[in-house]
Amino acid sequence: MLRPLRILLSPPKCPLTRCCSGYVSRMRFVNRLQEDDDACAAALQNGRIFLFHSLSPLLQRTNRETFRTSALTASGTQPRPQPRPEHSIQNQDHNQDHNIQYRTKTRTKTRTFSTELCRNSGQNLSWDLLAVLVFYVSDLQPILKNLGSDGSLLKESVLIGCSEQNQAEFCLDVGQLDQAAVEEQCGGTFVDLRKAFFLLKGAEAPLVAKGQALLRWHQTNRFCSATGQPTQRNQAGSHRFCSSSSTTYYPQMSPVVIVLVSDGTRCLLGRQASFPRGLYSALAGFCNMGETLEEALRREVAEEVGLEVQNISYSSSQHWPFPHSSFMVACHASVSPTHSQVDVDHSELEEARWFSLDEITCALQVKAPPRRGDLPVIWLPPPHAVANRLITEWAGLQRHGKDGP
Ligand SMILES: NC(=O)C1=CN([C@@H]2O[C@H](COP(=O)(O)OP(=O)(O)OC[C@H]3O[C@@H](n4cnc5c(N)ncnc54)[C@H](O)[C@@H]3O)[C@@H](O)[C@H]2O)C=CC1
Repeated sequence: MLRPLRILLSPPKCPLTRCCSGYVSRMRFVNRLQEDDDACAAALQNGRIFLFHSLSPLLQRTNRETFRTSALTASGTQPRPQPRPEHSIQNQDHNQDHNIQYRTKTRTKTRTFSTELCRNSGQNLSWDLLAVLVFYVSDLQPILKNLGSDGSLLKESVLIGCSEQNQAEFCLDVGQLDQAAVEEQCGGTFVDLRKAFFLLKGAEAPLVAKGQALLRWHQTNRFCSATGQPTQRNQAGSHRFCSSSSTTYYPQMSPVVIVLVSDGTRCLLGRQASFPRGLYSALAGFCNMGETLEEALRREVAEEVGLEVQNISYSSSQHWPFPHSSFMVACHASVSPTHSQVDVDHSELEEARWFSLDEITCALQVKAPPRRGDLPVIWLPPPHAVANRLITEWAGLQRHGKDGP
């Protein structure tokens, strides 16, 4: 049965509006787009798109004096909007969203740029801004056309969610187009996610990581592992199907357990030889087939540092895009102070040792990796990483006189 177009284009008003939150209707909307290809294709026409090129997201980097709108023009031939004084971002504006007006050929639009400030490498303490560029499909279509792409490319977008403004959000990899030409037309730069991830605003980083993970999964799962035949994706990109074997494939994450071990007054951190100088993190490892999280956690700590942990408690979790999609489950655990002698397996870790609260407090204050020539300093994974959360939680509990779990 045909549904009215109005319902297809935006999250339906819940019939029980009084008890159904915006969050609930957005989640149901996304769920329906994953189930219904026609609804998803219609939502795409009205949606927002994050662009990638060969899995690198399109970002805009600028400094506080010259923050400028991107070159979004209906024809792609108009000059870019010039920086205007009201677009300048002062120091105190950092970490906020900026509503910026710009003109297309036919109308004035407002686009929200969210920005995160990061320390520049120079000595003058100026700042860089980094923001994800988001396009409305209606703006992107003419740009893609100018770049010689037919309309079929847009259909390769994958659904990643729904904005709080009730617009379906998609990611699209334009790796088949010339990178420099896309950057020029769109007014941004494709930045390797490893470089970009920690410089994006809190809410943007996981969204971009999710988009990249989904795009990567599609690029590496084009064929059925049973029959070798090509698989077909649904419109949302939430699964692929092999009609020869009737197998449905869903995107996968690898479960990883990460644990901060405490002996009551100190916490245990380790570093791999491949880590940058001075970086220490909580112990982590992939779960083996058939293991519970608790079993994986106990095994990893035993293997890596030769300790037996107890009192395991859950903290939080996160999707982690590096090197591929991991599902990180973060826990605290303890050992008795009388059984805290570390015996490092050097095939896994370069070093592991206990850190006092004072050392952790100092390390948490290091906000950027030391630069070449700086004095050696101990630093920790940045706030986007769940390891940082574990360490911060532990430090907070220590300061309030309570140990971890
Ligand atoms: N978000 C965070 O705060 C942190 C995340 N991590 C992540 O945790 C993960 C595990 O950390 P490490 O053990 O230190 O990593 P690792 O990269 O040293 O992996 C250890 C070994 O696990 C095996 N392995 C790789 N992929 C696997 C998979 N999908 N399933 C099973 N085994 C696999 C390989 O033999 C690899 O040598 C890594 O992806 C790392 O990036 C690690 C520390 C902090």
